[in-house]
Amino acid sequence: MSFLPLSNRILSFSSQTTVAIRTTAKHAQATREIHQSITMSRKRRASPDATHGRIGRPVPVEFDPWNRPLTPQASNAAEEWRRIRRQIDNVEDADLDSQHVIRLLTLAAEHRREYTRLAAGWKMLDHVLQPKSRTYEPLPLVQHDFLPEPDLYLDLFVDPSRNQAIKDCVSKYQQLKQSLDGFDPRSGAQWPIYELVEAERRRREYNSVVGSHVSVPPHQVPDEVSPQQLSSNSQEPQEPTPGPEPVLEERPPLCPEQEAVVKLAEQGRNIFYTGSAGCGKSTVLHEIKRRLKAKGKVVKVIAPTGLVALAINGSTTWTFMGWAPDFNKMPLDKLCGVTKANERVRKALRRVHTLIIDEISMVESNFFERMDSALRFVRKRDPEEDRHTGPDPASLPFGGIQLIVTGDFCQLPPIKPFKHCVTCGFELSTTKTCANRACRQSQFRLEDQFAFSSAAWQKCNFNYVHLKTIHRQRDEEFRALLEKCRTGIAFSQADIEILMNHESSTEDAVRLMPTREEVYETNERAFKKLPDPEFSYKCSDGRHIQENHQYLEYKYALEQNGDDRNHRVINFGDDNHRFEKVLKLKKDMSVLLLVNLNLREGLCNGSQGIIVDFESHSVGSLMRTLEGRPGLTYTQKEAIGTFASRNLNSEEPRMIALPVVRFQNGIERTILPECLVNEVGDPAPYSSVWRAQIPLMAGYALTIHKAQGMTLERVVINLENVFEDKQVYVALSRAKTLDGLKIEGDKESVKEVLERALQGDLQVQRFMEETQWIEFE
Ligand SMILES: Nc1ncnc2c1ncn2[C@@H]1O[C@H](COP(=O)(O)OP(=O)(O)OP(=O)(O)O)[C@@H](O)[C@H]1O
Repeated sequence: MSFLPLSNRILSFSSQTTVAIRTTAKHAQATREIHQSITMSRKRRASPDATHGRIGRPVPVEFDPWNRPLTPQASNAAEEWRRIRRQIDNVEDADLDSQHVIRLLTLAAEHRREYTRLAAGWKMLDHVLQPKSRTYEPLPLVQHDFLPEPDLYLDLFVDPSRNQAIKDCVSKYQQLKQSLDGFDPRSGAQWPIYELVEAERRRREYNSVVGSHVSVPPHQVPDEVSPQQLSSNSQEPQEPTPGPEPVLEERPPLCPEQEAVVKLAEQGRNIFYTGSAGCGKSTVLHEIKRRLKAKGKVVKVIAPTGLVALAINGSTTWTFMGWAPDFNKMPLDKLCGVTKANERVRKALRRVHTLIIDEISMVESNFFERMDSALRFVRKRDPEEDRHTGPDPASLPFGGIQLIVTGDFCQLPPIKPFKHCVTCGFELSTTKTCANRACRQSQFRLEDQFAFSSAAWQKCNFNYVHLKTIHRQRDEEFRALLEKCRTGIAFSQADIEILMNHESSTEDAVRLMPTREEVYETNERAFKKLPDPEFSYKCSDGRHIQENHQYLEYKYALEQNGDDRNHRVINFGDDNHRFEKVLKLKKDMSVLLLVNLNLREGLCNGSQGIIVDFESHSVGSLMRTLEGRPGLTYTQKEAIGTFASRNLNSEEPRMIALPVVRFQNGIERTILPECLVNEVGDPAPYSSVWRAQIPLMAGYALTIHKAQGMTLERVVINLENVFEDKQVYVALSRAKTLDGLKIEGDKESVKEVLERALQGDLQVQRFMEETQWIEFE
């Protein structure tokens, strides 16, 4: 790879890299343009008359995507670029004029036989080549469906006077990098400016957390550069009216018993904490993570399913261990060996201080056991790497990692447990017997499916905490019924009567259903009945994969969404993401809020409401509003900007229609787009993947699985098709009050389902009874 000066920036270019152009453009036109150029050059190559591999052959360009001549600075930059290209590639006739760098890059890529890897990522850094644009309104990152993510950005900073903020920022960043770890221009040159700033912010956070020896003088650290700064000569009149209120994800203050759990975690104890649905397990989890990270601990949060993992900004148990589903078939010793042999996984596992496992009820005991064995094996003391004394981690449960486990064994159990023998990996028969004669492990009993039945669990020496205060429900009668359902105490006839026949006000309630098909049909049917026009919002997905996380390239690939060539999304696995890929909204539609907007006002994840209107907001005012949103990173702002530009309802002026929702508590809010970022990969600094979308979903129906973790004001439950008895408790416990709950369906069959659900797990009951819970004052 070579590094070449261009204009005021350092650029990198190589036949090994994919190429992106990041500059301003009428992006859609320009994208078509480059696509066309590439297609044509491919055709030429395929033709017998073609001059194979010849460089600089002019590619017909029918229109100028920018519709205006380049500024003198741009021409200079282009000229320089051409000179460089000539130097490198001996280009004869790269006829570079105002027909642009696009063509040159296309040709360059062609010459290098790179065009199949050529990525065109169009990003607007405001104002460059667009004198008329006065506000920061990033254009969508449009990428060709046949191309991977770019790993090289070409920036044309054509007007230094107008780009002073950017230049300052870059130079500060470069100074800082130099002072940190020796200057490597690649890292600076390849990242878009926002990523630089964001990376720096993270680095600062990270350094302060891990107590790095590197101290960064504050004046060298680029402060976040506001989009307005980037368009310092913005002349768009400031709108007198403020934009809609910013969204801020909130968490409630902890109650004393919750605080006590966090304190135990801070003391480094292994903890299992549980409690009924709604006692704040997830709330505590987030707080533990936050506080331990602040102490410089490497904290990993994992969950058995992708859905939960995304919700807690963690990874799945599988990903954490570096295991694929097929690994189930491996004998234990081989599994340990394979885990250790994976350099990336090995390093990541050896680095962890604290592991938090959520939804432990869904982790099969065999899996828990195999995790323990593999972690002990991988973390075994290596005299070359470990200088500290003390017991060998291999002799400690989970290799000496502080283990914090949470969930509720009365909620959903492992999915299809005991498919394989824990020791030899042989597939178990329907009677859960291991057919491998050489294996001493013979029989598995369904009642041993939960993690607490494993030998590893017994060795963990947990501090057991049972949270008692339920925050979701306040009504005592309802709490008592739920507790019966949770612990398997039989409902009396009177209880069933209360559940089935109580007074309820569930108009506009969401329906919880066991299967996705039912949910889809219900939502579609209700949506189609609404007479008003439809507003459709395409999500904006993005990712930043660190250089050393190349294994994530494939996993989080941006792929074409359905037939829509211009919409690229990340597959978060089986539609697991909280936010829709394409959200369709209409006036009078019933919706659910998917973020904590304002807890004091009761607007939280799961709040229900009706869309009463759509308001047109200028993208400029939206972006200015985001400026005031605390904690929002540049990546998020940029993604939201991209989202807004992708979903304009008028081009000139650039406006987006935002839904106004009246929530069931009477509060009305304009709902702004939100961007959820997930940190992925190891080691730090982490890669990230994100999705920006309006944080709403159709509120007519949702699956019980998806409702897990939600608090619902009004809910109608259809229990007729439950395929897992514990879905009953999960579904019932989403409601806040009896008044907001209605159970639908044929009375006799529902009664049967309720009774069956109550049979509960004797093992769980025994475990809960026999455990010595810590009592707090
Ligand atoms: N200390 C608290 N004060 C007020 N509200 C709280 C407190 N702790 C949690 N909550 C609220 O109670 C609701 C349930 O909390 P949370 O989701 O953390 O419970 P959970 O035990 O994880 O529930 P589930 O088992 O159903 O997933 C949330 O709306 C949360 O904001």
